[in-house]
Amino acid sequence: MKNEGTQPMETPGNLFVVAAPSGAGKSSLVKALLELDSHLQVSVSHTTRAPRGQEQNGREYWFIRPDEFQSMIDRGDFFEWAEVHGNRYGTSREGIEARLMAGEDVVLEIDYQGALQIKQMFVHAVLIFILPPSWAELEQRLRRRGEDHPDVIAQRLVNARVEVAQAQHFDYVIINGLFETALFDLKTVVHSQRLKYVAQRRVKSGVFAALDLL
Ligand SMILES: Nc1ncnc2c1ncn2[C@@H]1O[C@H](COP(=O)(O)OP(=O)(O)OP(=O)(O)O)[C@@H](O)[C@H]1O
Ligand SMILES: Nc1nc2c(ncn2[C@@H]2O[C@H](COP(=O)(O)O)[C@@H](O)[C@H]2O)c(=O)[nH]1
Repeated sequence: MKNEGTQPMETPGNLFVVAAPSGAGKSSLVKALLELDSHLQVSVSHTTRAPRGQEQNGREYWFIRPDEFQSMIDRGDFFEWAEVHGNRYGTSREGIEARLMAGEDVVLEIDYQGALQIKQMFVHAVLIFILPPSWAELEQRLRRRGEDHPDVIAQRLVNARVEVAQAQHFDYVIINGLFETALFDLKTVVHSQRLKYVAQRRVKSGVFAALDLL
């Protein structure tokens, strides 16, 4: 599932990758972050999963057939893709490449397999893992959301054990207990990365040396 032939890239825009077990609250947090941060854009993934609830094609996902997804893989259209909970999901090049090159910041909401693939291609990508406060709360959130069949929820809870074990490979881990606290933490990570990036660019351009400050 690795995207062969892609060299590590350094882009003017920042790339944030948010992963979590299903139901931990990653989509809710990213949605709230986007409302607060007009410099950040989300990439809409492609999936073979059927729409659920109020989901709309082109908003939450591009919903496509398995054969269409396979054609996109064959054409090399994806930066990364993975099979998750029995369906395929992928981040298209079209979705992010141009925006990052234009200096825009992009956030991806993807699973840990995709996140680790992205880190190999974009060495400066910031990987953020969202944890629920407990297993019981994770199950409650999936049930309260009320959009998945009980069998699907059971499957996702089993997979969550595997996913949570991958948090160690991420740059940041945020516990989504109290929503506002987790959102603050997420904003802080994004803000810190921007400051770091600006500082690095200034050091590279020699501006600090020119000011005789360092
Ligand atoms: N901090 C929180 N406290 C209580 N409920 C929350 C919190 N964060 C999110 N939720 C609720 O938990 C449910 C799952 O959240 P969400 O859909 O954002 O999860 P997700 O990680 O994106 O899941 P998936 O990967 O399946 O899309 C939603 O009903 C959401 O409103
Ligand atoms: N590797 C990728 N994973 C993705 C992508 N888009 C979403 N996802 C992840 O899939 C699961 C299930 O999502 P759901 O919407 O069916 O609940 C979740 O972990 C998503 O983050 C993608 O493009 N690539």
